[in-house]
Amino acid sequence: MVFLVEMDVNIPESWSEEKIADYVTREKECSQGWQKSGKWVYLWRVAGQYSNVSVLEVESPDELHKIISSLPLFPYMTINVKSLCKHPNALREAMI
Ligand SMILES: O=C(O)CC1=CCC(=O)O1
Repeated sequence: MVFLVEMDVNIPESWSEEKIADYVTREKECSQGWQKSGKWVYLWRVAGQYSNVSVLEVESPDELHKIISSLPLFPYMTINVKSLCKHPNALREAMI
């Protein structure tokens, strides 16, 4: 199953620079682990926003939730998920 996931990051204004740096470091370790597993296929920054757009290929919605909710910043993001399927007019196979 392929999912498009949009994440808008909302860091609380009360956080210190050290706390932000700690979360950002752990977020990187976590998402790169999932990327290395092959389940997190694409991770793009949305230009001009503290947001990302990702494509994940997973076995189930439960697995998608497990991955997304493992992110340290999970409680501080607004997350939108869309389930994707093949478009009948697509010229190219999905590259995943
Ligand atoms: O977009 C961000 O900075 C938040 C995030 C989600 C996964 C990741 O590596 O960073």
